[in-house]
Amino acid sequence: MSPEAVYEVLSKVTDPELGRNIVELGFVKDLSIEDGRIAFTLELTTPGCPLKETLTAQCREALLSAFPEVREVDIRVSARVRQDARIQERLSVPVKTVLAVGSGKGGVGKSTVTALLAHLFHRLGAKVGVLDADIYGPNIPRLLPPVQGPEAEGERIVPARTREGIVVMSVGFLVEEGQALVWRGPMLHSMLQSLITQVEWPVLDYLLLDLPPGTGDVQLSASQLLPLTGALLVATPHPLAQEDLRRGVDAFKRLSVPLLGVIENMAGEVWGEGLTARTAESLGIPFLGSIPLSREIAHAGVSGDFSFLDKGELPFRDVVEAVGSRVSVETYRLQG
Ligand SMILES: Nc1ncnc2c1ncn2[C@@H]1O[C@H](COP(=O)(O)OP(=O)(O)OP(=O)(O)O)[C@@H](O)[C@H]1O
Repeated sequence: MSPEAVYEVLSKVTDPELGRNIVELGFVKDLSIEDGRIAFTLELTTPGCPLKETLTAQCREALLSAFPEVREVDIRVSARVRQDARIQERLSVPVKTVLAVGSGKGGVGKSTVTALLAHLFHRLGAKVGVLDADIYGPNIPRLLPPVQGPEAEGERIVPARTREGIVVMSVGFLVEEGQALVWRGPMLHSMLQSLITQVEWPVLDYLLLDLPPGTGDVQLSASQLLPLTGALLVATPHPLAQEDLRRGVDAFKRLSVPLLGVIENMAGEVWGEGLTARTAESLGIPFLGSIPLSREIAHAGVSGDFSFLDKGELPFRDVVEAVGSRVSVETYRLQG
């Protein structure tokens, strides 16, 4: 039972989303073999990977049936978000991935979903930052109230932090309320550039970029200034909102930003289930799950208090896991 033989057996286990085997993907780390015991770390690409149970079960089964002398298989699971290589090449910021959050129209809860995703990823153990570029309604300072910063240090800006340690930077910190509304092309571009390059971003797994609704100068500038790992679209289940979703999809396609998928927000009984999912399917983009219209979320939108997430099982786990998986697929696709 050599390490080579163990790797050979483990290479029969495939990650169904990435379509490659776990040895080739570099998931198997710190392999040790002694006295009928095989131990290794399975290093997945996103915290709270939905495939965790399936993959560990398959590894265990494959090893036990290949080596009758094995008494114990000990698998530790860890996660390391993979680097979008273009970010390292083009910007000198230690951010691994940048996820744009957009919507076809305003008021669908895009900022709320951005803040919610930040909290969910944080609770799964990822390092998360939020960059609020929504000039028409920079809501992030209210949704993610800072307890520290931002601070100017000469030319540099140290971003703000929430009580939990989510890193936040917002156009709302830099300008008076309403002032940015009149900005156009070049001014927006340089404002966004400062928010990206002048800010001392720490090491982050996911930087969520809250864009203004619709399509316009900010979307264009963001796609030019930043290598966007992918875009998430937020949509409501209202029948009339399906056309907005189509427009949103179209806009990101025109900017050549990969679409990670659609998140339905404010779901409830009124419009029934499945409309947003069907629209997503007809547009050929993944549906990443639903967030209901809820009192707790509405309250968090006013108070910035997301402690309801800490009562019992983590809610919306399916949504954050789906987003994490799509980001992994995208970073591997970019690597070729
Ligand atoms: N799932 C939800 N349940 C209850 N209330 C929600 C939910 N999602 C958003 N809201 C509320 O809806 C309003 C709009 O949300 P939000 O500001 O996040 O939307 P937006 O799409 O970012 O808007 P804008 O167009 O201003 O950028 C807020 O008052 C927010 O608290």
